[in-house]
Amino acid sequence: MSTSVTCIAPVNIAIIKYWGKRDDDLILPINDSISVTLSTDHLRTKTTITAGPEISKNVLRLNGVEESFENPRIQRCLQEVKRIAKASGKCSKPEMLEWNVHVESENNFPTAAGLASSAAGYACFVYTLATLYGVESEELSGIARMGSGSACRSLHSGYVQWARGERADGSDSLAIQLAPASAWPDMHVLILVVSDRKKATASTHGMATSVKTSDLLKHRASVCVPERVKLVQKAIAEKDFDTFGRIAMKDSNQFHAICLDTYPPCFYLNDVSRSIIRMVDQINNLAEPNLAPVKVAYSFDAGPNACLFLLEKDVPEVSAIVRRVFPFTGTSAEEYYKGIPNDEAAMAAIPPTVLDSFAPEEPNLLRYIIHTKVGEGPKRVD
Ligand SMILES: Nc1ncnc2c1ncn2[C@@H]1O[C@H](COP(=O)(O)OP(=O)(O)OP(=O)(O)O)[C@@H](O)[C@H]1O
Ligand SMILES: C[C@@](O)(CCOP(=O)(O)OP(=O)(O)O)CC(=O)O
Repeated sequence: MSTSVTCIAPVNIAIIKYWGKRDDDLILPINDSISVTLSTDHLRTKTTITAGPEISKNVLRLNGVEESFENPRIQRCLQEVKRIAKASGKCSKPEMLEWNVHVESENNFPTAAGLASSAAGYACFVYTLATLYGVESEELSGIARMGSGSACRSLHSGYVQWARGERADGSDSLAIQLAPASAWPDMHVLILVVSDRKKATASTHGMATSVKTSDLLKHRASVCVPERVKLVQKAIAEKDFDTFGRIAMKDSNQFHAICLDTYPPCFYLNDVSRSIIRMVDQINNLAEPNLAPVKVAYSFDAGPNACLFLLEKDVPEVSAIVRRVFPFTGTSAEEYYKGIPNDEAAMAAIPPTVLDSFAPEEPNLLRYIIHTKVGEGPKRVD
């Protein structure tokens, strides 16, 4: 009789980016990173794993298409979860560990487009396997890390730090929670999807070239990141949005500067991304140029899509400005505005003098917008 388990796992977006490995095989980073786990209500990977004596070979299907199970990262995660399951002796059906598995995984957001699909994907794969085999272990974050570095952070809810670690075997390179999602409940996130196409340079390849060729990357890892990590930890503990947002933007900018400092360079931002950066800058300077606290902050992973962080009180104003700068002329508003519904009344109350100071771009530059919040870690859903 086969056994099946279905789980979901979240996306996480780094505030302090991971970019560069000190060990490519174990996936050990050259610097610490800090991320925010997003709600699975809106973005999630869902994975069903079935183990059975009748399954003749291991199969992995991603978004309905069969992928190679020979992928060393997938193999590694499977072996490691099985190893812990055997060692713990807690698997309710030990014979299951000898059976093949059928993995069916689906992302409800763009895959390989710079929205952390590998993070949610590998976190979900490892968590679902662990649930299937009855494993509960601190080591799961280290196993997810061997699937994709950023995946170790998706095993936790809220605000998460992945420690670089010192040991050569990677045993201290794990993710820990800094604060639960509930610690800062008014933190909201708007994802402006500029492109849902697969990016030209995969993160794994881009960061390997950066490690080989970028001098700026060395300075970032040794000087900038250690300082920023302390500041962001404090900003999260004190709910200091100004510092949180300012560092998020500076770190995103520095990551993309390293991409340009890489030879040959990798380009992840496009003209629309840069218009978003200008819009955010204008919003933050509306009240008192260069003096007002940050109201909204952007962060871009390895792709053109923007993740905007803002507090609940500013959502109507920022959403109205986004709507003004990036007009949408399509018919299906449900396909365009996803996630938490817009508060239309509050948006209508934004003074026209504020909106008029923003120049509209040409219509339909954004594919769609997802309004979400900080959220919980993986969970079983079947
Ligand atoms: N649900 C999933 N299950 C297993 N593997 C997945 C899943 N989703 C994505 N992946 C793997 O992750 C790869 C994409 O990773 P990549 O780092 O290139 O993009 P990304 O994670 O979307 O962007 P970024 O990490 O820069 O935010 C896919 O090609 C696939 O191999
Ligand atoms: C820009 C990033 O999103 C890069 C993520 O890289 P991956 O975790 O996808 O890379 P691999 O470890 O090679 O799988 C920054 C971040 O999430 O910290």
